[in-house]
Amino acid sequence: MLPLVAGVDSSTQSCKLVIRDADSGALVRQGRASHPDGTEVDPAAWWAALGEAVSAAGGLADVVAVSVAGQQHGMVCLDETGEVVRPALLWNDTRSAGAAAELIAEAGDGDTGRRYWADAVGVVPVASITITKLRWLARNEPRNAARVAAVCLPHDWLTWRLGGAPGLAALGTDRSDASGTGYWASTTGRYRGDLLEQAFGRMVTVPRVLGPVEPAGRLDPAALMGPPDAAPALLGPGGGDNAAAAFGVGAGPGDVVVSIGTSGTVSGVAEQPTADPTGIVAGFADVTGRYLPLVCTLNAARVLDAVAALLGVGLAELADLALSVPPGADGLVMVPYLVGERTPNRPDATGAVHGLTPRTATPAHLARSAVEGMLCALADGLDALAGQGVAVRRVILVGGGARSAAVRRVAPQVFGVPVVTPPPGEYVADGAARQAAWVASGRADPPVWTAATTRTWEADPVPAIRARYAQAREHVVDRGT
Ligand SMILES: Nc1ncnc2c1ncn2[C@@H]1O[C@H](COP(=O)(O)OP(=O)(O)O)[C@@H](O)[C@H]1O
Ligand SMILES: O=C(CO)[C@@H](O)[C@H](O)COP(=O)(O)O
Repeated sequence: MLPLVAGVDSSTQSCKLVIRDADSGALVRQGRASHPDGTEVDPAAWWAALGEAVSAAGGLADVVAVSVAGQQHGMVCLDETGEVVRPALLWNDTRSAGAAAELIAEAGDGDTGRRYWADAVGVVPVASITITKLRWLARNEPRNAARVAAVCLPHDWLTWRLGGAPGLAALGTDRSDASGTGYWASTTGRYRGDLLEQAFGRMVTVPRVLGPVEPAGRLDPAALMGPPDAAPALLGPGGGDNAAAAFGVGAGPGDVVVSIGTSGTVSGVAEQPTADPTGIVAGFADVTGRYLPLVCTLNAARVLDAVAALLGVGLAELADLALSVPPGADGLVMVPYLVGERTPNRPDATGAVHGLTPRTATPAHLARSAVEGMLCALADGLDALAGQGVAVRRVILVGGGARSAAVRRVAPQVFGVPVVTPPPGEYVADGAARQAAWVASGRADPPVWTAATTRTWEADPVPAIRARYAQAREHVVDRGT
């Protein structure tokens, strides 16, 4: 029998699992299950969804290794017995925006504070970053805070559960996810316990940071439907979802991966760490021992979901409508800050539509403005990444939103570089599966899997789209209380 490996993507909206041939990477089976909505979620729901996805994929009895990738930054607090203290605050929960501002101010006024954090841990705190959530918990829920014995991230917790939850000392994570906490420095490969203590008031247990091919343990047959007689599969270190996607699509020099999921992300693999004091580019690590400078927006695929719902159409029809009007939507511009924004740091902002005239007041213009506005926010991220020295020769487009025909056609007009789409698939889960195969192989280099046939989308850049967006994005109002 061929050796099989499993990769998991426990993302914001769902859990996806792929089982692939360890040597060729051929897809053998897959499964998925939904996650609940909301920006705070009981991790038990992720565990239940993983169980459902595993069942749908026919179980894990025949796999030799499993790796879990997941949404970054979510704060999973555990008490001394390993029980979850409160629902996890997710990366897109903005309640800790004030805590982020406090932490920056404590490090120095304005630019000094931001520079301090960028140099210390590669990121300037915003509400998404785990350390700000710890500060929020300490200030707002002292009883829960007092119970916290350990803090970890979604992928760490799921991997630990797959290993049978063998005590807090067994918690593990990897460089890519550790680099999104705000208390681990990718430059030194060490925790900054002093920063965690400053934010939370005391030190707690944090997961051991595993190397790129260092096993996190073995699958506990009792944990999840593995038959007790099967040789227990190895557990890979896993990773943050964006780092897993970059590994899954095999991004190389000059490739920038743009993911359009719940979040919009723009990232590229780099040989050296970055430290951007503006906070726009997060200096994350990747899953191979290198780095993954990344820009993240809070408003991506769900902008299209919201506008499709508003217009009472499906996503395919929304794409048709968007493509039925010219680039620039005759001047209609959407600033897509529906849930507040992280890049730029406007946690309380709302969305806006500018340029309404009798001509542009049509469903098609609104559809086009949603696609263009969402992509313009990502194009700003592309510029910021280039500003950090990342080469941008082409964009590899992934995530649920990459399935939209309108997104594919408009993206090269807005980004100004060719856009490549692999066939629709689960590239985060694939990256996790490739890591699992690497861990199982015991080799120095990752397996080279057969590359999927890609399609390239090219179009003349339309700079006017971004110019008008740049004018519009300054004009939004904050949420009312
Ligand atoms: N054809 C499509 N057009 C536009 N959006 C799509 C399409 N198919 C899926 N999506 C969107 O993709 C999103 C889910 O993408 P995914 O990358 O799985 O998100 P996440 O990783 O954040 O859970 C949903 O908001 C869904 O509506
Ligand atoms: O916060 C970030 C990256 O910094 C997000 O990219 C999350 O990692 C969630 O990803 P999706 O579930 O939207 O793919």
